[in-house]
Amino acid sequence: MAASRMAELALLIATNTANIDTYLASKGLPTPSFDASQPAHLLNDNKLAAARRAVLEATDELHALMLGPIGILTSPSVRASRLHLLELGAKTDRNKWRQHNFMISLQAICRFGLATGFPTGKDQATFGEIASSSGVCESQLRRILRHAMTFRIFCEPRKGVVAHTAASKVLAENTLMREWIGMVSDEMWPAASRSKLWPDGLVQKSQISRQGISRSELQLRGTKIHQGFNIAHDTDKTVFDELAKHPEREKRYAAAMTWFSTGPGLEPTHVVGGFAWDSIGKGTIVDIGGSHGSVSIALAQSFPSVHCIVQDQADVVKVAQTNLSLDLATRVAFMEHDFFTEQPVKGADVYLLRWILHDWSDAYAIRILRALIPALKQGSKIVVCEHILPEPGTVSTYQERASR
Ligand SMILES: C[S@@+](CC[C@H](N)C(=O)[O-])C[C@H]1O[C@@H](n2cnc3c(N)ncnc32)[C@H](O)[C@@H]1O
Repeated sequence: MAASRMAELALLIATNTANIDTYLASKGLPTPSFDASQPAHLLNDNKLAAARRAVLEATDELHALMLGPIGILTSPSVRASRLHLLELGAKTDRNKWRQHNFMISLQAICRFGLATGFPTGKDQATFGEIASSSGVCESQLRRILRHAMTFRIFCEPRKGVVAHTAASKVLAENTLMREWIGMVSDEMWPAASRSKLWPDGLVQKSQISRQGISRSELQLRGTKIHQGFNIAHDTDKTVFDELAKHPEREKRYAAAMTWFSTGPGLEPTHVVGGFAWDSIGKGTIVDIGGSHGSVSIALAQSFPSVHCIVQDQADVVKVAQTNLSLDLATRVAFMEHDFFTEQPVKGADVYLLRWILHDWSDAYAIRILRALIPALKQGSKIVVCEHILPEPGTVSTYQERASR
């Protein structure tokens, strides 16, 4: 039986790593490590260039194979890893860092519907065909898609002809996933790129130049709110207030959350199994900031006696209500409520906060919790569902990176 691509790659990595090892040992040089004593240019020897490139390329491909199509589309580490490949071929420092643009092609694919831009019924299309169906100029489209192809999103089986890879096919077929990528690339990526470390509370003038904050940014964040999001999206509102002003963006955010909840370890089943919900009998659960209700729906399906009230912003609950199946309509209700104001549902058995507090700094989190106090009866529970950061060094760096 012919070796699989995975096995070929593993062999390439093993062979070339051994060659590098032998060469370094023969020169009396140290083996690569992350130690501060490691010489910065240890592997820059021309004699190592071919083996080093082979290892980097093979590990990149194997890594992408292990991620699978969804991992390729969602893993920032895949993109970051490209930096190293470029460094190898870099002639100037400028070349080295051109991977700052890694999200551009993915953003364009979602924004212009390129993954769904093939003529109906065809699984291949020319750049020109996709350009005319998406309304993007052909030369830009070609550049964008060829950039995406370097991440194994689309391929070019013949010059000028575009076909799906597993990753682009997922994008074409999964609407919620497209909403997630669109939301990440349009909302979160620009915000992340503008994030800075701010001193606690208000920025002191003396710290402005040290932190490289421009005058216009300073004017913008002349308010209490000064997150990357405010600068990137030119607003002094919080993320959710800003989204509420733009129903399409708010709807996309909610759809993205629904997709996110399908990821391994993030499914509502963990909430279902993580608390003794049957102990409340016919009681009431208030799902605060419950978005389109994926958690409440899972709870109502698993515990036929409980009643759930999903609270969220006005437009979010409006959309969610219309999508609720009839069989759950008597036990899952949606309610507009701003969680910074007093909780209107008094005496519920559980007030659930899944992935709410993590969006807010402590001062806001305290306000959200305080707003519950007037509603609590003896024995009411507040269930908080959040990712707990591992202690440094207790899990692999790879795992820890995602958490941090
Ligand atoms: C990270 S999402 C979590 C959604 C849901 N709990 C889940 O686990 O999938 C945060 C939610 O809080 C909602 N939200 C933000 N500000 C709010 C406010 N002031 N009052 C009520 N809901 C709010 C958002 O609309 C969004 O649905």
